[in-house]
Amino acid sequence: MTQILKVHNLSKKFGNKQVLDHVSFTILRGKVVGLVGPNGAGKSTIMKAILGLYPSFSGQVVFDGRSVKAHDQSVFRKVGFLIEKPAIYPFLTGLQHFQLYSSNKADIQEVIDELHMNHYINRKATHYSLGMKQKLGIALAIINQPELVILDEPMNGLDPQSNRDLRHLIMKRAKKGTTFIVSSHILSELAKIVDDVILINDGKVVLATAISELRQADNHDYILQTRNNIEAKEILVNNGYQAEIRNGQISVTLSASQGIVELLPFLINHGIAITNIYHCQTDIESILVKMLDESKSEVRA
Ligand SMILES: Nc1ncnc2c1ncn2[C@@H]1O[C@H](COP(=O)(O)OP(=O)(O)OP(=O)(O)O)[C@@H](O)[C@H]1O
Repeated sequence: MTQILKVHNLSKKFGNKQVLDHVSFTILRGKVVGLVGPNGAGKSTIMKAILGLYPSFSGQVVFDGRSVKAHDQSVFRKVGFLIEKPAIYPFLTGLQHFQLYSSNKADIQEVIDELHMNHYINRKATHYSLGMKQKLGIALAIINQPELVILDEPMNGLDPQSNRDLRHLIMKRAKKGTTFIVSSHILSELAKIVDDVILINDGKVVLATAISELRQADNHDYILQTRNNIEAKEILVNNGYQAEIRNGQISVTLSASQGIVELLPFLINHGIAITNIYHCQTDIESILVKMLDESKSEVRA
């Protein structure tokens, strides 16, 4: 898989405030990448720098092999985006927006169908609800077959069905090779679609990894139920296991050198009667929330 975007040592100040501090990451073609982080972390600033929207920044942004210069919006030809509010003219209908922005008429109807916009597409945008406007903004970012689509908080104002439509649309296009950078605070929705995640806090990259790596890293927790939990926990702790009693059960976190294959005979050899054991797989949303919390407390410390 080839690289479509490289951000290297990107730094940005507003006045004296350092908003981005040597941000570096790379994105591969066809990936859906989640940009997550607390309010004010710098996500939108990164997105705008990629689009060449600032008069100045330091560091390097390379899109599709070409360096993006400050105030150089030539990337717009290959990048679709929705940042902050959708750019909508209230007295044009949805369809007129497509006619205005689209260079390829063929894919207009497809995106209208995919986002279920047919019943209001001929109404003037001034009469649209928040979610309708948001969907029009997403649709406008998707048309013209961009190579990269940048969506800042696209789930804002969307109902559950529209969220599902958006997920399908992103996954379908990513399969065909379109790359997506999506920021959202709705981690449960984001977790359903992203391949990679970049965690930003206080203008720095805290973590950039594949979701599959996160799942693996979080793969070592087991819940144990025994005839005598207190005694079992003591034996585990005294023999180098990380174990604690939670909600009347023993929670065991294995280290990289400890395997479940060794844990089970160990318990049996110590006469511990196991009544139940299961692998505790945390969902990605919880992992991301935990990481965000950890990164926030690191900054506070
Ligand atoms: N034009 C600007 N002038 C001055 N400060 C700005 C400007 N744009 C952003 N900032 C500041 O830069 C920091 C990062 O803002 P940014 O919008 O990138 O955060 P974010 O991670 O997208 O936050 P949110 O999740 O709330 O959208 C914030 O402290 C914000 O106040």
